Parts: sequence; structure tokens; C-alpha cells
Amino acid sequence: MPTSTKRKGRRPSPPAVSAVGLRKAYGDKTVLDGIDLHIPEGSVFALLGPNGAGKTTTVQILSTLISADGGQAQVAGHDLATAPQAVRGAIGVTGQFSAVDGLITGEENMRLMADLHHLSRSRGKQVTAELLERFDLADAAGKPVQSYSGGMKRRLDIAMTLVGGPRIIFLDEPTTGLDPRSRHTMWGIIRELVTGGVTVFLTTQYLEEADELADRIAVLNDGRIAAEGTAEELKRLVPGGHVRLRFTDPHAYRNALAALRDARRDDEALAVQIPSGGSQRELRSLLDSLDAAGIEADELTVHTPDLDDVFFALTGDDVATPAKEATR
Ligand SMILES: Nc1ncnc2c1ncn2[C@@H]1O[C@H](COP(=O)(O)OP(=O)(O)OP(=O)(O)O)[C@@H](O)[C@H]1O
Repeated sequence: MPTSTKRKGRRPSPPAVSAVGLRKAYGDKTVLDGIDLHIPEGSVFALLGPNGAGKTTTVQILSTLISADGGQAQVAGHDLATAPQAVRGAIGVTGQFSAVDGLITGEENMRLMADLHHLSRSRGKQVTAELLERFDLADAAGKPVQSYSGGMKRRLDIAMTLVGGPRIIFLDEPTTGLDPRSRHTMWGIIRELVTGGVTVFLTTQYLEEADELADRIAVLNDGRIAAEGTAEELKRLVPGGHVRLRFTDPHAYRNALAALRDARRDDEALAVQIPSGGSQRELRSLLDSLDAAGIEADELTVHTPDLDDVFFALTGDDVATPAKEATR
């Protein structure tokens, strides 16, 4: 077999990121309490967690901006502790600590980046033009960045990161604060990057974003990975399916609470939530009991488990995310 001869002796490519037991504390506050990660090349990995869970800290460690107190990690096959320079050469980072300078133009920002990567003048010019075009910034290239919209700044930030041709990109909350259209544009960009062979490590508070983009998702809580898997695997972890009945008449609401055992109450919304897999048989049985008790709900919705349920089950009820708030 010709291919096996060709491949003989070639080592399989290392994972994009591999970490064991990463720890970090600030004073007596433990931020990361033993994080293990294994991210194959060419995939999208989402680190999901509530505010303060340690997402940015993880990105900062893996991108060599800060050092861990314990544990080991390799990024693009290079050890963080012994070869940080090689790690830096293989990665790009964008996000909360953006490198974009608002006072100069988009093109000037790009050219600065090209200089930092020691590209020749003509190569720098070519790469800048290509990337500005690709990220739909060619028309705004000559304008100061402070006049750009939030979405344009994020696109420029990613374009600047790509100047060095990174194999792994860390995106720290890439769509926080963007409107829905810009968010979708950003998702398209991330998908395109992966098609081009780049590995994407993104942090997000948006469950929908992780669900849309990530091959694998890890939920970070209290400094530990509470669960890790594909979106489907995570959804199977929690029994989040339920039927929700909403009432406008407080009397009918109270009757429903009395008639339905296992119901969770929401006094503010006058709604009850009954655990259910959502099958036809279960729904019929529920409707039969409502009929028997003479109860008529104003609204009935069937809810199958989603990442919201996983997130709330794993990170505790007191945590609110933008995605969850939007559904309230
Ligand atoms: N330089 C620092 N000194 C002291 N505490 C810090 C420092 N950096 C982060 N922390 C603390 O570590 C915890 C984790 O912060 P981190 O920014 O990693 O969380 P995060 O998951 O990215 O949160 P967010 O979604 O709000 O950005 C927080 O409690 C934060 O206050």
C-alpha cells in the first residue's frame, strides 16, 4: 500500500492543546483547581462557564501570557514551561485583551502586525490587503479604528491575528456585546477558519454559541471542568425535559399546583413545570389529568433538554447567563 510506505515513520500530529492538572490561584483564591484538556487539531473547542469561572485565566495560561502554578500543558506540541516562544509562534489570541489600536487606521494596524511578524514590505502589503478584503474591511481600511463598529473591531482583531498564520487561535468571548447579525458573521468567520485547518479554542458565556460552533464543549465551574463532551453528550447528562403550563387566572394556577404532583412552581409567572420526556403518551396522560381536574392552561409548551439545562445543572441555580436572561 503506497500510503502506508509514505507514512512509515511519520509521527501522528500532536493534539493542538493538551493539559493535565492546570492550577492557578490569586492569593488564597483558587481559580483553576486541576484542569485537564485534550483538543484535537482542526477542531473547535468551547470553554463554557459563568462569570469568574476562570475562562480567561485558562486562555492566558495556554497562550503564555501568565504562568500556571501547577500542572503541565503542551500547545501545538510545544511545552508551555520549556518552549513558550515556540508556543507563541504557533498561536494567535484575540479577545478581552485586544491588540487593536483605535487611533490608527485598520490598514495601519494590520501593517504593524505584519512588521511584528517580520514580513517583507511587499508581503506585508499583500497579506494586509487579502485579509482586509476577506473580513469585509477593505472599504474602511483607511479610517481610524475608533470609528469602527464593535463587529468591525472584532473582525479586524481576528484579521490581525491571522497575519502570522497561526495554527491555533484562542478567541476569548468573541461575540460578547455584538448584535445578532454581527454574532452570526463572527460564527461564519470561525467556521471558515476551521475549514482552513486552524484549531479554535473559544470561551463563551453563550450556550447557543457553543452549541452552534463547537465540536467539544467543556463546562468550567468552581475551577474545575464539571463536564466535557459534544453538545449532544452533554444534553444527555441532564433530565431537563419538561412541560410548562402558564396561567393568567391565579385560581386556575393554584388548582393546577394542587392537582399536579412533581410540578415546580413559578409564582411570578403563574406557571408550573412538570418533568416530561415530551412523548405523545406522556402528554396525553398530562392532558387527561388536567381535564379530569377541570383545569385549562392558557399556554402549554414542551421543552426538551438543551445546553441551558446542562449549564444550570452543572453550575448551580444562582448563576444567570445572558442566554438564559434573554428567555425570561
Ligand atoms: N490578576 C488577577 N488578580 C487577582 N484575581 C484575579 C486576577 N485575574 C483574575 N482574577 C480572578 O480570577 C477569577 C477568574 O477570572 P477569569 O477572568 O479567568 O474568569 P472568566 O471565566 O473569564 O470570567 P468572565 O466571563 O467574567 O470574563 C475571578 O474571580 C477573577 O476576579
